[in-house]
Amino acid sequence: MLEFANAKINIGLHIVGKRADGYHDLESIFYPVKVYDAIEIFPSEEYSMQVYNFDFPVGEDNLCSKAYHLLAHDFDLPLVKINLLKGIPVGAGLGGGSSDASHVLLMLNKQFNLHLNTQQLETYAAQLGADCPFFIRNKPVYATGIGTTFSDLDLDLSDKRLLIVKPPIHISTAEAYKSVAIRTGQVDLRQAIQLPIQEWKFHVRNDFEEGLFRAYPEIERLKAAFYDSGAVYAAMSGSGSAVFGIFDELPDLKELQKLGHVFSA
Ligand SMILES: C[C@](O)(CO)[C@H](O)COP(=O)(O)OP(=O)(O)OC[C@H]1O[C@@H](n2ccc(N)nc2=O)[C@H](O)[C@@H]1O
Ligand SMILES: Nc1ncnc2c1ncn2[C@@H]1O[C@H](COP(=O)(O)OP(=O)(O)OP(=O)(O)O)[C@@H](O)[C@H]1O
Repeated sequence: MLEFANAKINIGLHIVGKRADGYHDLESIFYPVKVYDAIEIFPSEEYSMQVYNFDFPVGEDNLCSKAYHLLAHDFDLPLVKINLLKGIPVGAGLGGGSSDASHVLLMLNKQFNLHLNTQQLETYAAQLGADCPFFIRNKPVYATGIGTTFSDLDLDLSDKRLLIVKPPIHISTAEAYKSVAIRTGQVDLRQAIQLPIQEWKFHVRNDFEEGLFRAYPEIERLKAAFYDSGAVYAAMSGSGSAVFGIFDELPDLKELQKLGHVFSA
């Protein structure tokens, strides 16, 4: 079985509290985007996994392996070979690894007739990472809690052009959370996105930007370059380092291309 695992962007991200377990409560809008990894799973004589197009360990730490072993613990799964072709940049705030994990759960459920429903799959996904459950639903949602409680959202950007630029900076999510400031009393994102998109820049913010822009001024310059290129809204996604921009029309890519790898999403 071959499937494509898509990325996500966060449209607004408010960090509203810190919990006793060290995780943070947040408020965000998760939006699926058309940047993909490819995952192939097939029965094999031994379990193995191979990653193409990216250089990181493929051992038990890979989220695809973790997803397989999580289900293999509870179900009588055959041994499989997993091939992963990375297209989603890593350390970008685009949730690539999380999407891979959840797509492995979805694929194993389908391929081996496990009959798990969405709720059950989301519960398994939550054991693999805070971003994982979103990719089970994989449609625009308003997320709260640690990013795993969802309500559906009517947001459709399909008549816009969406560009994402990944600068040559890798940001660890855990590190980003260590220095993020908690802010309460912020605008409700569900209301903010009802405004015309041109006004989002005054109301829809990502709380990771302040600290990370200080540490990496290149990311702030990248966001400014999106506005210079005509974006109606631009922001860093998640804990960075990728920045996305929403355009009415496809802009001249020259300046953006100087600052990182450009993805049309
Ligand atoms: C920044 C976002 O991408 C926004 O969607 C996510 O909150 C990150 O989710 P993720 O990468 O799946 O995070 P996990 O793999 O579960 O956790 C990585 C680390 O990030 C921190 N973390 C993550 C999620 C959260 N709500 N609060 C946190 O403090 C924790 O220190 C954790 O050790
Ligand atoms: N299948 C995978 N794809 C990418 N990274 C993986 C995978 N499995 C494990 N990892 C580890 O997870 C780390 C973060 O990867 P990921 O691409 O999900 O981060 P991110 O872009 O910061 O996303 P997020 O929005 O979840 O913070 C990588 O540095 C890598 O060590």
